[in-house]
Amino acid sequence: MTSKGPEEEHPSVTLFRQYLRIRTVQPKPDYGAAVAFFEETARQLGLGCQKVEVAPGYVVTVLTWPGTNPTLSSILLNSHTDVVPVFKEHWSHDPFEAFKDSEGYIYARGAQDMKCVSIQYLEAVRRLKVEGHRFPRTIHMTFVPDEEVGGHQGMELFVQRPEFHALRAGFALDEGIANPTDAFTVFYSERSPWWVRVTSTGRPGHASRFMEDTAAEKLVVNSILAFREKEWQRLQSNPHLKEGSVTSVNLTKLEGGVAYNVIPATMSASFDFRVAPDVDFKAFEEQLQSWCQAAGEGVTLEFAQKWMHPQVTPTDDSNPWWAAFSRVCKDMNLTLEPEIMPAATDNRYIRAVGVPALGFSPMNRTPVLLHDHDERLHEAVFLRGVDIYTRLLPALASVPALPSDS
Ligand code: MET
Ligand SMILES: [Zn+2]
Ligand SMILES: [Zn+2]
Repeated sequence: MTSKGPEEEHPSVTLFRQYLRIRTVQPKPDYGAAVAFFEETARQLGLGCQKVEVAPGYVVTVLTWPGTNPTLSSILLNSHTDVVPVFKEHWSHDPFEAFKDSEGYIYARGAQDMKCVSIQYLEAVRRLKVEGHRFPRTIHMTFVPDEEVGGHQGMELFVQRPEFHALRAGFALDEGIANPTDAFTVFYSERSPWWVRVTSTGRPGHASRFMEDTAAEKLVVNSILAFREKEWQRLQSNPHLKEGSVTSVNLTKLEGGVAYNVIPATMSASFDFRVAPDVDFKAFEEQLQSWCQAAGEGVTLEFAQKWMHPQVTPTDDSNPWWAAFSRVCKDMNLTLEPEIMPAATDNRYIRAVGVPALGFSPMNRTPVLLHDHDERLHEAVFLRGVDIYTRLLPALASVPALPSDS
């Protein structure tokens, strides 16, 4: 369904485009405007609205639709409000204009990651409320800052607060990734981000010389890139493995040096590892340390990020939340592809405090454009996502009492 003028546009699409125009772009997101947007939406929908300032200027907005049975745990629908920066010159349209082309594609930073999901939650709740439904379990929607820079001033703090525990979340949904095929990807675990900086010190001197023991040669780049190649080959050679099942690493920063002809005394290399959940984390860290030791004297490593608590949410009928989720998808004839999230999301914080969670952004037949130029989503795919949540929420919010509820 394509609409030409604003007068024909579906109101859910109009709201989506309004939200896309709020510049919550790192590194200086306009969080105030986003919070005001959700407060106003809560007022229109008749939802409770709570603002929790987890750090100065970092507010988590919680919109609540109370259930009929307050003894039951709640459903948590989480989404982050920040988006990653853009390289504007590579975009066909202004990334904060939410331009819609004649075919119905909406171009904007956040169109896939993950402003679509925030509005889909709200629009599904709106529809269900308008139709007069009530469900046993309370539904909370949390809109959190800071995910794109690690969640340290967002979900990581929020899950430790009494306001989070007061939500009594029994199950959570957070973001997933688009799927170019007819299927929908759903994520039941995540790789753990380890951001590692290797610093080496060595002999300085004239760069015309065959100096031994230089900082550059001890940066461990070769060992780490050889490991990268091994994991890549493992992924390539086994059709059953998905990207999230192997450990990835990329060299993302090199620092040091002052001049072409001066060998520097110190250099550093930064690596973004994403460690698969089945890896022995202790052994893996020892492997990193042993590469440093093998490189020679004066090589150290430090962690800018080191997630140590990977959790897996079961995807079988022993998990009543999975049973409800997958039953709806089956009833709607949606094909699900359960995977491990290759990147990191706020779901890792949610799972780590014991709440089972799935990562799901209902976008099929959609190229994966998160963090990319010309990030876009077709309005029909967006609206289909609202339909999907409109079916998922009643099922999840009606899961009968569980032992964990008492
Ligand atoms: N979601 C972003 C990523 O996966 C930021 C998370 S912090 C590791 O890179
Ligand atoms: Zn995201
Ligand atoms: Zn992202």
